[in-house]
Amino acid sequence: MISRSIFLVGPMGAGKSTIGKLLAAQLQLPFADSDKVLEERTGADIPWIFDVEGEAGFRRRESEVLRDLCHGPTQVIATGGGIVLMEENRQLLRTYGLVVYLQASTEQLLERTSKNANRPLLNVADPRARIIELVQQRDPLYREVADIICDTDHCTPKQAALMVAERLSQDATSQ
Ligand SMILES: Nc1ncnc2c1ncn2[C@@H]1O[C@H](COP(=O)(O)OP(=O)(O)O)[C@@H](O)[C@H]1O
Ligand SMILES: O=C(O)C1=C[C@@H](OP(=O)(O)O)[C@@H](O)[C@H](O)C1
Ligand SMILES: [Mg+2]
Repeated sequence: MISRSIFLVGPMGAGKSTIGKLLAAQLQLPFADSDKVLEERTGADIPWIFDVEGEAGFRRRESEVLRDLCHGPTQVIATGGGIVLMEENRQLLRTYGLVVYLQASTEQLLERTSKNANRPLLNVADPRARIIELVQQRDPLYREVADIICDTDHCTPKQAALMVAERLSQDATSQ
């Protein structure tokens, strides 16, 4: 029995949104994606929010969404890759959730994020360099909040969801 919400954190393209949905179905829990909740609330997509309000505006909205999700029902929650940047968010994650850090190699992150252009932070001349830079900055922050770390490089989303479920069932703190 899972008694706390499960938060998936990790870089863009790690598979948080895709694996989160599969994991929720497997655990028979509701699923929420903080980016989707934010877009629904705002009535605008993420690139538009970045354009109009800048990254700072997006982060304010993201924090509000996280606060509300933390006080909601037990569920599987896919977060955006930058959720760990704010100390306040890291505290919320540690307090309210069981946190799974999904990792992948630079090559995989690059390939998986190249399929669409809806990530403003990767809309740069050299997305590979940007991915490396972001992972370097954020890896210590993901580790700071993570209860479980899973590498998704060599598995399909379904296999990754199964692996996460297996790791959760072994983790005493998730019970
Ligand atoms: N383990 C995986 N193996 C192969 N492709 C994956 C895997 N996880 C995710 N993907 C694909 O990568 C893309 C980005 O995944 P997504 O779930 O949006 O990542 P995130 O939410 O972490 O940014 C999607 O097209 C998804 O189908
Ligand atoms: O890493 C980031 O700062 C971001 C990640 C995105 O979510 P995904 O990690 O689901 O792509 C989205 O929240 C926004 O574009 C910013
Ligand atoms: Mg996502």
